[in-house]
Amino acid sequence: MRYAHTVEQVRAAEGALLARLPEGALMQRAAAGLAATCAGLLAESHGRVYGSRVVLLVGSGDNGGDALFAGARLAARGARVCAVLLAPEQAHRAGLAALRQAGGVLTEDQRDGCAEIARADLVLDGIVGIGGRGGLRPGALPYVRAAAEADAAVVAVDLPSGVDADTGEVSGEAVRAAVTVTFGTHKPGLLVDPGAEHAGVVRLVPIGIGVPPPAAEALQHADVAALLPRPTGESDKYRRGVVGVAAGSARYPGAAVLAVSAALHGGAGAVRYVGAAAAAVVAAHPETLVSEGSAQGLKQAGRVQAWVVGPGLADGEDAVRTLDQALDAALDPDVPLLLDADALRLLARRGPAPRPGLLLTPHAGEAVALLAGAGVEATREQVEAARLRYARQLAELYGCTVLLKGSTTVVAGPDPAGPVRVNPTGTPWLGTAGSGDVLSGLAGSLLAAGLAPLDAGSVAAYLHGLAGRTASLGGAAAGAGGVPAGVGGEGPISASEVAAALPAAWRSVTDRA
Ligand SMILES: NC(=O)C1=CN([C@@H]2O[C@H](COP(=O)(O)OP(=O)(O)OC[C@H]3O[C@@H](n4cnc5c(N)ncnc54)[C@H](OP(=O)(O)O)[C@@H]3O)[C@@H](O)[C@H]2O)[C@@H](O)CC1
Ligand SMILES: [K+]
Repeated sequence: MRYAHTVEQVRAAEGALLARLPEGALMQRAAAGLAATCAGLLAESHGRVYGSRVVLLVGSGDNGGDALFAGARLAARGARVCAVLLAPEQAHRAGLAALRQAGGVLTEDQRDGCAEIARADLVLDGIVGIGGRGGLRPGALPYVRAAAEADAAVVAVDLPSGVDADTGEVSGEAVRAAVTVTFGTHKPGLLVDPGAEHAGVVRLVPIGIGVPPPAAEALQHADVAALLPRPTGESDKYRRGVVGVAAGSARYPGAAVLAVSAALHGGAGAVRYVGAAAAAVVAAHPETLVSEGSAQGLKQAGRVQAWVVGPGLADGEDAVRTLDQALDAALDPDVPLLLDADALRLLARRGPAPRPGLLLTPHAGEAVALLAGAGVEATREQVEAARLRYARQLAELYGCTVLLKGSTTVVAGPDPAGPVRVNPTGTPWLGTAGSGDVLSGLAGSLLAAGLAPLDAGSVAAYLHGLAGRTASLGGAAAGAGGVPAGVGGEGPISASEVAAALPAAWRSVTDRA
């Protein structure tokens, strides 16, 4: 698991350690790790550290101090290091002295600074770290833009300047890094878009701080493998879990086919289907149980260990009746219930209806409707820009687990003190019609197999992201979690291909565990 902590948590942990250590010791640990990463990158790009050109963007706090001490270490190995001081009067004194002593040079002239950046092999962003408030200030913009245009690899110190450490929000422009070297623990803003996209590959340098329970966490392969259900010799279909899918309509039969397809690949023992697209579902997946009397509703469908309600239901009378049955105690309240797509828009009209085992899986547009249903106004853009905040708020308002789909999918449980799960897998190619139906079928299957809503949602998002990458790479096995999406070799995919790639994604996780 990757754990992330808020600035407040990091400050508290740092304070306890600082009292016990000699002055500057933590910064030296941070700078040593930072310099080692930079040296590795220079060796890859330039062949060696000696003679390479390094520019340090140095702000007014300790983030700039880290950059200066790391720069001094690189200068001592023969790199030509130039520090660009954004706030010369406040720049870290000891760091400046160390850099000068190692042969580095300083400038505060904007034109010189930009010219140095244009010919650099590496740029270190030490403008601002966890002490940053608001977006980048105007004085930093010319340098940040020059770095974006240069060939140099940009390494962010602790986090890319301009990204909010706690939320990943970016107001205005922010540094775009190839690599972020972060200290002590991950920050939530490094795991969730838009911050994650600015951070590039994130490397953690342990500096010995002890941290409390995390504010956010991201599953890795081993965590997912441990959570995935495994049938035993004793398992029959009921022990493995039967998932009920109430989805599709005469207008949208495909949503039902996709949700059932993913549910069949999600580890449950069987899938029961209820709805108006039975013929299409059975034609595509003859193993689906379409029970007699299904037209009368969910209760008559037979024994089910979790329900998925919503994809392609449309908003007619049937859809309203189906949601009413799902929520109004027609179902055993102990049976987990996943609501997606049309069911979410209908739920938004009713407002919060807390129920045990409830998992909502909105995208940003559906989240806006749900927020409005609980009396909170927000735009789609606001939700996209502050995913952690809105996922938490929805979970609290609706008293349930909320999986907010999007560029970074996040899953928040109803306990505001619990960590939010942030999904590290995926590809922008997953933003395709029907992709959400696959995710909800898969998550429903995992609920039926006995996973708690937070686990079912986050494991489903993880596998769905891996399957999306596998499909977009043309079937080649996708990399491990944490690899940034959108790298070369990927191409367009359909939701059917994502569903078909789920078994390969599953195996890639369990094979490596
Ligand atoms: N935690 C740890 O254990 C360790 C932490 N370490 C390092 O320390 C870093 C935190 O250092 P920090 O506290 O000095 O804050 P930092 O991020 O440098 O910025 C604060 C300064 O910036 C200014 N400023 C504010 N907003 C701004 C903006 N938008 N744009 C521009 N400037 C802005 C603000 O001044 P202001 O102008 O507002 O008066 C203030 O002076 C941390 O990220 C890590 O790198 C490691 O060395 C070792 C272990
Ligand atoms: K930074």
